[in-house]
Amino acid sequence: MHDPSGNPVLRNARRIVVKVGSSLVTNEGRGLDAIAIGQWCKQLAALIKDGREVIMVSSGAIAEGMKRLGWSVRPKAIHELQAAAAVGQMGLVQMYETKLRENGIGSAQVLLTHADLADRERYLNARSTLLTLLQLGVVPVINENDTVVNDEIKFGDNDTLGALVANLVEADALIILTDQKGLYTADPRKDPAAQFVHEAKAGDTALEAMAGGAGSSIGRGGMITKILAAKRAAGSGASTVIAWGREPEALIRLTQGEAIGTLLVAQTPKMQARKQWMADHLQLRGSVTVDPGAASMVQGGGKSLLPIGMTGVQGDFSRGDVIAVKDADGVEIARGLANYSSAEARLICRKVSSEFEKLLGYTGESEMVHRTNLILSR
Ligand SMILES: Nc1ncnc2c1ncn2[C@@H]1O[C@H](COP(=O)(O)OP(=O)(O)O)[C@@H](O)[C@H]1O
Ligand SMILES: N[C@@H](CCC(=O)OP(=O)(O)O)C(=O)O
Repeated sequence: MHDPSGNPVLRNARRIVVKVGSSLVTNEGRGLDAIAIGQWCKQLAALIKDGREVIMVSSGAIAEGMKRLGWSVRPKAIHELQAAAAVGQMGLVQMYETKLRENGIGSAQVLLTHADLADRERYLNARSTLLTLLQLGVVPVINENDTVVNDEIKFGDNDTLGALVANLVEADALIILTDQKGLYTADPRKDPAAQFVHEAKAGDTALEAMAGGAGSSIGRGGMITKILAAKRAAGSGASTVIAWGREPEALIRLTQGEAIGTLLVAQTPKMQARKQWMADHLQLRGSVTVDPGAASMVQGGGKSLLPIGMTGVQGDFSRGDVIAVKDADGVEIARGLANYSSAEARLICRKVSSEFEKLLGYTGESEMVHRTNLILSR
């Protein structure tokens, strides 16, 4: 299956999530690795200049915080880990900000929890913010919001966070940079006979048997969380590459199609995956009826649904809920995530966006359902 001439998956990827682990970011816990972070930021800037959109998911807050607090042993108490993360996060984002700015690129700190992405409204808010940052050419630098999470809701590892972010923004690819060249048939730290895996199907359960836990005291998840992250990312159509973070120009070479690292290919195309995801995860909460002009824009034109085209609102729904879009005959033509609650939708029905502030008291999105959150029913 391995094609040494390169991989088109990464070459064609427009929206990419890059995840780097604690051991790489902090030089195995010795402190923030300014040179390595500088190298990744330089490459991120080059990818943006090449017309791609990139998000950085970076671990390292706890490891850096421990160093700053003078702790040589990782504490067991969750509140101490949270305190260390809060201290270390300062240095982490400062470093990304500096290095990206040196390359002419802006950055933004985004701290997320699992609960944020499970909540419909927060999910939509996080998605809108990230997509806006990408449009602005700014690199979101994401970490887990360690201050507010406890053991149960903690991601525990940022591989999962990277995959959830890839799902959230419907990335084309997730690149996980780590301290190994990729996946081996067994943990290479323990088994010198382990063979390198060049390419496999994301979600293939045979991979889970090959992957072990973290090999160092700094990293948390090990290879198993990376394999599971690839499976999760594939759920929204993103393929994953696991590669060595110190491989020179790894991000550039990958996006030029060079076959480095382990490629875990998503089996379902993005659009189909999104449709499936909506069907599996979300319950229909209500609907809006639209006039023939809006119906044809949505159906034929691939356009967003604007409130001006709505003729009625049915049911009781909140921002972030899934609603059906129905034509004048009451036939469902699409489903999507509502930007406004049913009460707000009733106020802005048939209105142009310049009137929203007067009617709602604030200016939100100009669309009722953005085209990227809209799936045609037929
Ligand atoms: N099958 C495998 N192939 C490669 N590495 C593996 C495998 N199983 C376990 N590992 C271990 O996973 C480690 C990487 O995970 P981790 O330490 O959590 O890194 P990170 O901080 O980058 O997330 C490697 O150093 C390696 O020891
Ligand atoms: N939020 C934590 C990351 C958790 C973690 O250890 O992740 P990873 O090193 O990617 O396995 C931190 O910044 O320290």
